[in-house]
Amino acid sequence: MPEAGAGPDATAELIQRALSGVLDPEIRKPVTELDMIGGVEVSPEGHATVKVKLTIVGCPAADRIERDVHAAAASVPGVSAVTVDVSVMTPAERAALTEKLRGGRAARAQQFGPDSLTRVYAVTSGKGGVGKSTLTANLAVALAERGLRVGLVDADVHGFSIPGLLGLTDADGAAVRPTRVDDMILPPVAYGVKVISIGMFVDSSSAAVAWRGPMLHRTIQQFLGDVFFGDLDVLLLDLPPGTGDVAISVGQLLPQAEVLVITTPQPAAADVAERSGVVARQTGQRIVGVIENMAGLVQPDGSVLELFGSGGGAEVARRLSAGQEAPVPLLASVPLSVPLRTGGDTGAPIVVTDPQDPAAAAIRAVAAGLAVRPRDLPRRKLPLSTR
Ligand SMILES: Nc1ncnc2c1ncn2[C@@H]1O[C@H](COP(=O)(O)OP(=O)(O)OP(=O)(O)O)[C@@H](O)[C@H]1O
Repeated sequence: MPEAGAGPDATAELIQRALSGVLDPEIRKPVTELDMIGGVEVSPEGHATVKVKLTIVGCPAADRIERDVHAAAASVPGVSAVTVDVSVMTPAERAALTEKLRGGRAARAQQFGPDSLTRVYAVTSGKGGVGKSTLTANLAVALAERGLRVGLVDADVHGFSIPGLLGLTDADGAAVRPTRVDDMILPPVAYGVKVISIGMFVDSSSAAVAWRGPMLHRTIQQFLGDVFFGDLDVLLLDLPPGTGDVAISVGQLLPQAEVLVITTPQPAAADVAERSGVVARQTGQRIVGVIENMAGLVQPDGSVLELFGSGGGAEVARRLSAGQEAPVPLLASVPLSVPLRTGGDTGAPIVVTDPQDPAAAAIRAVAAGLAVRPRDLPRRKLPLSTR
């Protein structure tokens, strides 16, 4: 029964207020702000009926939204029973929602233009297999753990491993499919990170993507235009290794992106790693630092096994610093780590599951440094007039 003094209208208002704490798990905004609540009615006996309008038929988040709405309404004092009446938005309602989410931005327009306040980091490496994707995934999660709003674009066309690293796969190992609301793509969320990957658009996890440059360029463009990231503090891009078409497209589409170069301690890898940094610079991007991965592993007897030698990270940083005003720093040396590898295999990033592991600690330290970097304003045009 409603509390003494709280009539059905007052109870309905309290329910509305409680519903503002229910987030759409994909869009990450309150359902009340997304116009997903079609109405709340409360009978004199305290039976609440909440009308919920989902964005699309078969919305994968439907069960969760229904459950959360039910729980929020039931938590209001005076509510004796709850019915959640689920329907789907009309095309006009959906169009109004996508327009609202774009916040005035034209359909398909780039979200991370030069005036965007999002810091963009493109993660690159000279050669494959140096742990670029593993580090990128863990770095993204570590940044999200610090309370930042983080997006991650897996643009590694030949080795799209980010969905697997973050557990965004089905029982067969295939990447989950993002929800589409008209021409807007909602990125799946893992560990607080909004993720989009080329792997989410191919038929199987083993599919080979043999696309030429223009197709890759359009795909990156679509990721930056059609995927609803909302306001982000940080966007990370996992680039394919080397200096190919994707790196050039990202350089053109996101000239304000800063670049993180991943290399191993192997001195012989320094040349190729340096080249990937130099290409980024040619497209106007700044190199924020080098991360050395697969550094020495401490053995039970205290000795260090340097499987891949040592010094490669410092060498790449030294070479990339040559002729620059500000030296390029070596941001971290991430040791070889069995938990880092197994966490990647099982889709459970060690920055969450095993934060004390030395590799996790090194990655978290990089995240701590990146999280507090002031935004670079010089590249952005300030609306100043001298007249
Ligand atoms: N520090 C580390 N210790 C142990 N294993 C690691 C470490 N870093 C990465 N690995 C493992 O090395 C392999 C390659 O890593 P990953 O796929 O992240 O590399 P990559 O540079 O992104 O490769 P590519 O770009 O060619 O797809 C994976 O099996 C990963 O688990």
